Amino acid sequence: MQHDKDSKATFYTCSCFSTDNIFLEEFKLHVRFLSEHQFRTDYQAVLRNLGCSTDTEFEDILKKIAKEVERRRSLGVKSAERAAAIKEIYKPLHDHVYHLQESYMAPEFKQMVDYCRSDEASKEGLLSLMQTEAAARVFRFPVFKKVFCEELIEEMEHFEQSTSPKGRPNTMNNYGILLNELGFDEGFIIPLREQYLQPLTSLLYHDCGGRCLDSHKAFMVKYDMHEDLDLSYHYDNAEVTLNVSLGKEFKEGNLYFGDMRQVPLSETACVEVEHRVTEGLLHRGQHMHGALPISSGQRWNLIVWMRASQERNKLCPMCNKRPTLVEGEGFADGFTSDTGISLLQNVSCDLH
Ligand SMILES: O=C(O)CCC(=O)C(=O)O
Ligand SMILES: [Fe+2]
Repeated sequence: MQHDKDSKATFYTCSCFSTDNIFLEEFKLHVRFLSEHQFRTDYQAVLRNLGCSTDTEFEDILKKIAKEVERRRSLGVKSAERAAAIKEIYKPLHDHVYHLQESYMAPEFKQMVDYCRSDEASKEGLLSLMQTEAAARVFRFPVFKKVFCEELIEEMEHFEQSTSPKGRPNTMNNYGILLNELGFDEGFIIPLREQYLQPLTSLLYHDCGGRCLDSHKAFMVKYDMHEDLDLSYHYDNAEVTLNVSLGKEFKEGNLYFGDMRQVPLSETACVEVEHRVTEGLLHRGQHMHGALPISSGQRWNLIVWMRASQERNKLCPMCNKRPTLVEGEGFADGFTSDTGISLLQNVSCDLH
């Protein structure tokens, strides 16, 4: 079932959100934390091999995990509070960038979308209009005009410099910006997803939810010589991802793609994919990827993780199990309860 914004479907997260995929930055390791006992059994030896040699260092890791779990538990409420504060105090620099217009789009993108909306549209026809299949089922094409990319970055910089509270997209991006908190969903990201991206994804990714995308998480990522330089190898909590390079000037910082998350690393060969300003890369969310370090300048990208509840309700990509639903704010993590999945409220997790 597809939910449009008028039907106000309720979206959920999976209970694994407070236990799984906790990223330990200094060890580049994603861990699961159910209890201290389980964590010691599963990771003490692994962490020792990675250089965590003293009890104090191990205790520090436990403290970081406790902090991250607490952050995740209060995330929905804190995010809603920030959105309300931003609405109240933030004065945008460019009001118009919050409202999607066709004049912002590259002509090639509009042409592809028009083709996909037509009765004779086929995947082969669409592929012949696209510039490149940059890696397996990774497609690259112009999305926005340069001037729009510049204005969007200016808006983000203006927001960064404001006193408004800022929510970061995830533990891997320390300098990104969550776009729903700034009010981009209704006027920009929802129409972009529903009217422009879904016609493309329906043809390109019909086997992984591309026909029934019904929610998203959209954010900006930013890399700078004095901040984050790169992004570790990962997959997205999404069925299909759009990643648009907005600028500014930078050197290197290409993306690399491996295989789908189910394929062992030992059997994976990575392909480097160039990403040019104004262009988007469309890929399956669970196609493993990362961003190489920039060597100069500043790199900003718009990331839209698009979700299809019909797909994810069957299997949560983060824990690989049938999801156990926990109520969340807004689009939460894109699960819905239409398949009668059990609801778990007030999930508790043994931290000490
Ligand atoms: O920096 C990039 O281009 C990749 C960002 C990304 O993969 C993500 O945020 O999920
Ligand atoms: Fe990603």
